[in-house]
Amino acid sequence: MTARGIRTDEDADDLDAEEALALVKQDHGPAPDGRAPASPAHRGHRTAHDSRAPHDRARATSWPEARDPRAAHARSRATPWPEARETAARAVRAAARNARRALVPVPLDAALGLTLAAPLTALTDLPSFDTSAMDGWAVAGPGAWEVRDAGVLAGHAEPEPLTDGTAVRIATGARIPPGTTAVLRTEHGRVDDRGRLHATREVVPGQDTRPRGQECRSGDQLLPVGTQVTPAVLGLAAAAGYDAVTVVPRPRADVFVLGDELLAGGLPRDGLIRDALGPMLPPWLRALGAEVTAVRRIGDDAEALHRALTASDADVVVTTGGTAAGPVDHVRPTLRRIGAELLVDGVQVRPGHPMLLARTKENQHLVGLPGNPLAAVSGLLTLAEPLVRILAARPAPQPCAMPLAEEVQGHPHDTRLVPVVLRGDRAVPLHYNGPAMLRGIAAADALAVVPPGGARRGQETELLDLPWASQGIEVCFT
Ligand SMILES: Nc1nc2c(c(=O)[nH]1)N[C@H]1C(S)=C(S)[C@@H](COP(=O)(O)OP(=O)(O)OC[C@H]3O[C@@H](n4cnc5c(N)ncnc54)[C@H](O)[C@@H]3O)O[C@H]1N2
Ligand code: MOO
Repeated sequence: MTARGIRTDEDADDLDAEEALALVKQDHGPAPDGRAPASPAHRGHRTAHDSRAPHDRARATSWPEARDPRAAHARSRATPWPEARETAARAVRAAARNARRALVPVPLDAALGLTLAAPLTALTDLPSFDTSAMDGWAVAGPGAWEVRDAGVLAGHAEPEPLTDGTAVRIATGARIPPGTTAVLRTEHGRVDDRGRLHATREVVPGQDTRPRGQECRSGDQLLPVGTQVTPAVLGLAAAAGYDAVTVVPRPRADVFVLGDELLAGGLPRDGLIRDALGPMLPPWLRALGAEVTAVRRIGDDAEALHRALTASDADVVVTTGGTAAGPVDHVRPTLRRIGAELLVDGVQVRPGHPMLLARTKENQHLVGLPGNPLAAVSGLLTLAEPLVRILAARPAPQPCAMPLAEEVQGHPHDTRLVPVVLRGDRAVPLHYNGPAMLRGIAAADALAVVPPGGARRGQETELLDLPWASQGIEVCFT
């Protein structure tokens, strides 16, 4: 079966399907693998086939893997993309409920970003005493007033009562003396030569005072279970008397980076490449709500993977690489060896289709991310995001869709995730969206979810949030 609107062309068969997709956006830019554009001399040697615009070449591709019976078999096991996300969420719902029974309070300075597991109930009245809202004088009865010598500052013990016709200097936040009928702001009062205070405008009883309990009474519910702890929530909790709040702990995630070809520093050399996932995944997982408890480079060593996996007591294990069927792709064999239950065995999504999800222990799940870096991002957002979100009891992101600024070529059977930037009310697909490339996603505001068959220019398309995209997807909701 070929893609809708894709012309079969024998020349194009040797063009890898993913490569073809990357070419779609390369009309005038560099080659899809990030190389510089071909030199004019090179261009001069184009064949008749090459002379077609890259866009046309992509359209002419016949998705050779789509006709391969092995590919068809793998596809029959693979889970459709929306279902894969639901499976990941469902897999940990029970675990998340059980974990919430053993909650412990977390000090305020460690609670940012977590989710309240108990309602935030006021431990005190707020304000907890009648207080002045302004710098000025506390006055009793109608003026003019005799002004007492000693003033009242915030933090002082309860001041002496006022009797009608008397006043006392008072600071914002100070306790107002019993008998106070109003506070007169500094700029609305004048003290004459004999020390008597006169109001320069009408005084309304109760003005500029904050009565005890104005904001809440002790025992009032301030915030419900499920509230995200923001800086403002930390402030409210402190004001309401809390030193610690009861929250859902971050799920613990171990990251195992597989591959003998990976370098931890310096320039690529001798067939070795830099590990792009070791630096990228831990902060991304933290942004999704996890606590990253270990990041280990394991190489292509099946025994080492087995040891690491059986020793891990994390809630979520994330592996990178080794998901395909190559000679050193050890993830699936190791899962079989430990008797893990494969919940998602490939997903109908590009890039990233070899991704997997397994239950490895009673309360442990493993997300196997493909090694190609953008494929790993796809796996992270498809499987790890719902898993971590449910375990961390975070709310589901608001669905967001925007029209595409340009047509996006689709895969015949699979969903595509394509990095986009948001410009005005349009999502603009980015170049460099090949599975091995991070250049597009690094510049992106979101990932567009392109359904099988593709999406037309102007078609409303679902967007996946990137946790740091402050200028990005939020525009959907403003
Ligand atoms: N015969 C087949 N081969 C492949 C298929 C297939 O269906 N049949 N699928 C391809 C697809 S799609 C992907 S994606 C990859 C998945 O491969 P693995 O998960 O087994 O990953 P590796 O083979 O270990 O690596 C793939 C690629 O990514 C590079 N890589 C790996 N880890 C990192 C890292 N941490 N940082 C940067 N780059 C990394 C690695 O060097 C390879 O180039 O399989 C295809 N093959
Ligand atoms: O090409 Mo692979 O789809 O997962 O990156």
